[in-house]
Amino acid sequence: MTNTQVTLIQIDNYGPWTVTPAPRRETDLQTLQSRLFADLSQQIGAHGGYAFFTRFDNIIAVTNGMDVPDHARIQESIGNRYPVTISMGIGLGETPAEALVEATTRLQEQGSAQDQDRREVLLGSTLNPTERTDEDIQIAHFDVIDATGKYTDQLDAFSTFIHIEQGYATLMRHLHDEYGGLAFFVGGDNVIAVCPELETPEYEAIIEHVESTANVTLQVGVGAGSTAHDAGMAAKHGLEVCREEGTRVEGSLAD
Ligand SMILES: Nc1nc2c(ncn2[C@@H]2O[C@H](COP(=O)(O)OP(=O)(O)OP(=O)(O)O)[C@@H](O)[C@H]2O)c(=O)[nH]1
Repeated sequence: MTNTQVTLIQIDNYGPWTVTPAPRRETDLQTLQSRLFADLSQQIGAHGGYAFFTRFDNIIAVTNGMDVPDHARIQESIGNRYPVTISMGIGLGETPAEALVEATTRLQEQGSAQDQDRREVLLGSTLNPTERTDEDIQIAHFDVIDATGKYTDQLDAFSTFIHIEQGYATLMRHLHDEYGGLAFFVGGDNVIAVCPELETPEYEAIIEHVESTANVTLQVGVGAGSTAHDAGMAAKHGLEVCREEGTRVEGSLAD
């Protein structure tokens, strides 16, 4: 059984801030958002967690191994260095989707994302260190087979982008709705998914669904661990085996 700890990070009252006292330059907003994501990725990564940029004003992180004071230090540091503050809701669940629902509810109960008075909320409970196991997180690292040869070197860049995004859109919805997994585009042709405990036939069915729906062919490396980093590294090694052996699903799986 997986036991994923998910943190939802939300920029406080960001919508109004982007237009106060007048609309701010778009490139400044893009710079702020990408720097904030880089900062959170580095700080959460230093604890073995993974952060995903998602919508930039809402960032989703897998934070197994981090306690509430670890979160508080990051929140304080962002508040000291940026013109915006962040709120954090932490959730636990048997599936990553369930954990995210709990994390989201923690913030929503304190008020709207655009509530002037809801600032630097930090709520939720973290995993008991004595109950952590090497199976707490399962990460699936998906990659489009030969994206360079089929798309990048053949089509114009926007047509390639549409193919990759269509594959991602199909995968993210299917994994979430059918299995309670959370899939995130991480660049190039790569998608990293935080999954419940799935096995080879399920990954084969997922790949088949994306191929028949979006005409994009995927391979996947799967790894388990007590932190996102450990599970994610094992998944990357699984993907290397796919590339070497020409297989579609590899990694720490039951069969
Ligand atoms: N975030 C992230 N991006 C990656 C990773 N590996 C590759 N990429 C991205 O994916 C792009 C394509 O690289 P590959 O996936 O190795 O190329 P490919 O042509 O699909 O070849 P195969 O994966 O071997 O089928 C690169 O330009 C990177 O942008 C990874 O581990 N993480």
